[in-house]
Amino acid sequence: MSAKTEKLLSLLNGQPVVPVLKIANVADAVPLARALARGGLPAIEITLRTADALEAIRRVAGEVEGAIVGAGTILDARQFDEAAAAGSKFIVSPGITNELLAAAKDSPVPLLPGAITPGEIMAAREAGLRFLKFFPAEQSGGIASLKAFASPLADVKFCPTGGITGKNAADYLSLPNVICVGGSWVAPDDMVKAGRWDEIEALARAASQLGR
Ligand SMILES: O=C(O)C(=O)C[C@H](O)[C@H](O)COP(=O)(O)O
Repeated sequence: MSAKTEKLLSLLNGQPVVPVLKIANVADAVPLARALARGGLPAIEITLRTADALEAIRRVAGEVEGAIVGAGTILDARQFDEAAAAGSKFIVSPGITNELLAAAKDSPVPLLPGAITPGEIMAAREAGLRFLKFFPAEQSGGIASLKAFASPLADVKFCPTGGITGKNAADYLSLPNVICVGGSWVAPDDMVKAGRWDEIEALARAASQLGR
């Protein structure tokens, strides 16, 4: 396992669920990250799908003690560099490209790229990666696919993301080649919009116990 993969795993520190967040209003970022951390999910992924995402990452990195903020939906090298400069501790992408792999190689910030086919997984392996996002998980064969990878691609571990909820997360987490899952269910848009931080903390607390 490469030093950067080890760094990423130590950042996640056994956390079974990584919240995937879409921050529509930058003022929500800090209270949301605090609620998730209080609930036992300090490692979070803020997706670059909103205009305020980089500022949200900056604020969480600067203001929320104990939070481990990563950036998600990173599509190219420019976004990789911007997200790293904003204070992201790790970078998540939906897929894998040569440009992203090159950006990651030049950076101390670890990359968790998405892969779905054996060929993509093998390309990531050739680049030295042994821990990948399996995206979109439910839509791409889910648990059955991951079980099928376990033997031929035995040294690769996954963070399935996409369609994971409190109902199916424990089944994914029971697979030997799954380290954690990603999902948006712990921070529903309506709860974030209404500032229902206590309810989000409770969702996080339940998620933090999954697979244990
Ligand atoms: O943008 C990315 O990089 C993503 O990872 C997409 C996420 O996987 C989904 O937004 C989370 O999926 P759900 O939990 O099904 O809502």
